[in-house]
Amino acid sequence: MQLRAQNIAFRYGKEPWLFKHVNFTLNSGEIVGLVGPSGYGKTTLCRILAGYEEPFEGTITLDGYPVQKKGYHPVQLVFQHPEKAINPRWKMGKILNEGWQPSQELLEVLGIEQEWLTRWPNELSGGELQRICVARALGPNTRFLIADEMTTMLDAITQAQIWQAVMGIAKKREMGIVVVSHEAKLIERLCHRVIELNHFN
Ligand SMILES: Nc1ncnc2c1ncn2[C@@H]1O[C@H](COP(=O)(O)OP(=O)(O)OP(=O)(O)O)[C@@H](O)[C@H]1O
Repeated sequence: MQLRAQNIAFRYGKEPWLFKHVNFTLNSGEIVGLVGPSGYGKTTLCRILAGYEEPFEGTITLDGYPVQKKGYHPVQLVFQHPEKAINPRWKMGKILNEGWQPSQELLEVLGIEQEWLTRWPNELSGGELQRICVARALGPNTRFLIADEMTTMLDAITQAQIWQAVMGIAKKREMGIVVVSHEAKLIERLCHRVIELNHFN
């Protein structure tokens, strides 16, 4: 499967263009870094890829077709702040099973403990919450994962555990991943190649 961004341009309201002419292709199984200075629009581009935002120009396609607006989105986004990605009034079990029901095996690979699922979000650490958000994003129909500073807030051990789990799953399922990070070493270690987001590319 191929995820393709063609001639993408975006700006917020009447603000100047954030980026224009963004073009890239991501194949199943590929791990690609997305880098660029702060404020150049990496998060915005991630949101466009995952269908949360419409580009002003250009198209996002999967195997040549626009992504269906209804149903489970095959491009899933996990971003830096798990506490902003969840409903604080839902218990963790409901949050985890929002889009699909992760297997016990997946929970174990991601180090998710059963006991967490009966708690409220504010009763979990950032790392524990992020593990749940990652599991939630890894439904069987996820073809591409967009990891926008996914482990930036976490300690080195938690970061390594989450990435090891995600990379193992990606390999097994031939999932493509976009890794957004300011950590050059992480990008170097994980990615097959790197896309640089420049103004107007
Ligand atoms: N909802 C919004 N409305 C208006 N401007 C926004 C909005 N969201 C982001 N911006 C602006 O758009 C620009 C790009 O933001 P974005 O978060 O996409 O950049 P980024 O490259 O991911 O930055 P960082 O590396 O710091 O996370 C910034 O100048 C930001 O202030």
